[in-house]
Amino acid sequence: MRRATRGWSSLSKSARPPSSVSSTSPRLRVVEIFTSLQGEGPFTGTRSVFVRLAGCDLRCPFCDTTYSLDPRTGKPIAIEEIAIIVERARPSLVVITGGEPLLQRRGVNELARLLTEQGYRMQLETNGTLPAPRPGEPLYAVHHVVSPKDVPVAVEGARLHPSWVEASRATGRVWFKFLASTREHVEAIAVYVKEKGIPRDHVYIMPLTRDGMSMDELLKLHQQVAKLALDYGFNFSPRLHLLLGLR
Ligand SMILES: C[S@@+](CC[C@H](N)C(=O)[O-])C[C@H]1O[C@@H](n2cnc3c(N)ncnc32)[C@H](O)[C@@H]1O
Ligand SMILES: Nc1nc2[nH]cc(C(=O)O)c2c(=O)[nH]1
Ligand code: SF4
Ligand SMILES: [Mg+2]
Repeated sequence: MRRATRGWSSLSKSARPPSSVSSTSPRLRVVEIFTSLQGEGPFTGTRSVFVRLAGCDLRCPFCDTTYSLDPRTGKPIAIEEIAIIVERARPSLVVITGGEPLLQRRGVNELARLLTEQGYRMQLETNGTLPAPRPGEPLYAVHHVVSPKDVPVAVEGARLHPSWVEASRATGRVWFKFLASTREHVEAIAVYVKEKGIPRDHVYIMPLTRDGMSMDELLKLHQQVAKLALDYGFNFSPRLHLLLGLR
């Protein structure tokens, strides 16, 4: 069985960058690359390679990946090298996340072009503050899961860019994943979804988890939030990787 990809360090030990990687190849600042099941959103359960990029425009107090927020962290890697790591794992989906991946939009577009040409299905995780991809950008063709941070409790500086709602209607490839732990949260999300005209069938409610929760606490929170999602007529997303002890 293929071993899970654990970062890019294996690349320098077991393979050289391809001769096609020149000093002018676009690079992305990468924090980690790993293989797991997509634990969240519409592709939950899909065997995926995750490419986590450095830097974020927000500082959510609950963020579970604070090690990715500083743009200086991580390592600049040529997109062709990322494609080799992906090729070794042969996933069903490549997930680009962060930090906020759209801060490196040009490089992410180049990676999307390369991986789409190679036949990979891609999905981007974003907080939605930056504009949605426009027709003609390679990123326009990929799937996007937007997790707004101006609701249910507004994070400083967070505002959903309205182009995401338009893109969701235009392409059907944009979903919205809201974090909630209480009925008040889901109530606020319902008002927001209506106000913004977000297509309801593209909305997922996902448990807002805390570091160090026990399995019992996680399961109870999943049960509560799933029930609230049903009550309010929304889809539910688990955080499957947390329930399964995956990364
Ligand atoms: C680390 S973020 C990176 C992508 C982007 N910055 C964003 O916020 O969507 C990846 C996903 O984790 C979610 N997330 C972060 N901290 C969380 C927490 N404590 N509980 C539940 N989801 C969380 C985010 O909402 C987002 O959907
Ligand atoms: N298994 C797993 N699924 C995920 N879906 C979105 C993630 C993210 O951090 O963006 C994530 C993650 O970190 N792990
Ligand atoms: S936007 Fe995403 S990566 Fe940035 S702080 Fe918030 S949850 Fe973390
Ligand atoms: Mg995560």
